[in-house]
Amino acid sequence: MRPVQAPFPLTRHRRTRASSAIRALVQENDLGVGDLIWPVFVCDGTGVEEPVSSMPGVVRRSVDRVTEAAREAADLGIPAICLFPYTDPALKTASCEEAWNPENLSNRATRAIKSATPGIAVMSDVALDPYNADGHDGFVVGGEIVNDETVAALVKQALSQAEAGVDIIGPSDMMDGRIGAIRDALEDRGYKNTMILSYAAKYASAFYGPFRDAVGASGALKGDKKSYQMNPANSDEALRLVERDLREGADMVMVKPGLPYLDICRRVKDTFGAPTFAYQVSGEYAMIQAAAQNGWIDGDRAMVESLMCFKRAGCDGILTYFAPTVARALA
Ligand SMILES: NCC(=O)CCC(=O)O
Repeated sequence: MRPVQAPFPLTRHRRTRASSAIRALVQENDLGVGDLIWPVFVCDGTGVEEPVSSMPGVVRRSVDRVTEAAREAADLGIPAICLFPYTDPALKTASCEEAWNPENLSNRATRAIKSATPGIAVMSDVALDPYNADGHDGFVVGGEIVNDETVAALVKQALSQAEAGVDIIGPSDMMDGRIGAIRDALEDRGYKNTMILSYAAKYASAFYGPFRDAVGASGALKGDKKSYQMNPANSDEALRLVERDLREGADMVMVKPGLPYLDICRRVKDTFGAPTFAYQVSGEYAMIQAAAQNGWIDGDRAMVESLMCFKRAGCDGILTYFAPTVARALA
């Protein structure tokens, strides 16, 4: 694109910014409730809504409360909800078998939501960290996060989620070869319409801190995730990973975190044209909320602006903890 313009004063850019009517006419991007995926935290118990202190406004919910929240989200027009379990530490082991237990929290919540509100899409998380005594997304053997053995476990986890009725499988683990392995297994078992939204470009980021509190993983993690999550300095590598995951059968791809990585979103969208999502992660959410609580920024405006920026960067949708709040603001 090569914009052409007459010299000043023949062109006055402020003409098209002079009133809200004209600003609306020339607006290039839109944020709608249909762009939102709402990540929620699921915990044990009944009637539980437990605040996450590092994420003001976010709670962990027991399955009954998540089911109610999903119904409310669907009523607001939010198309999808993404489940993250807060696993009882007693169930975290080195072999991570709770990850593919048909009765684990995530699978129970999926079944409850799909039976109460079949219209909302349920997305799941595929990774071993909620179930791993070491807090890593893969098995740890002799200090190494082993790839191929982990992929075999992720396949079992994904199949248990598909069996529970998940619409969108979300592998967030960053092992190599997991998308192809999960896709083959889904096809073999007849889950032909189960989608995969691959966390294709997931960076080893400091912005995940509050999430680890929310799922009780902060204390568990030994070491860091730099041998499988991406180096924040890299951009071309993201394109290679997205291409690989699309070739292995991903329906949609994700960039994570969001706002600090909008350049990656734009490159991914422009290069592949695939459905592209960004995850506005817990640290991004917490920064906006903390500044708003201190009166340093207007939280509602910053929320909408930050989400609009994802659309401007080419994203088709955003995973955001703000989903219900922004849905109400847009209504
Ligand atoms: N696999 C999911 C995450 O790591 C979420 C991170 C965040 O919200 O900070």
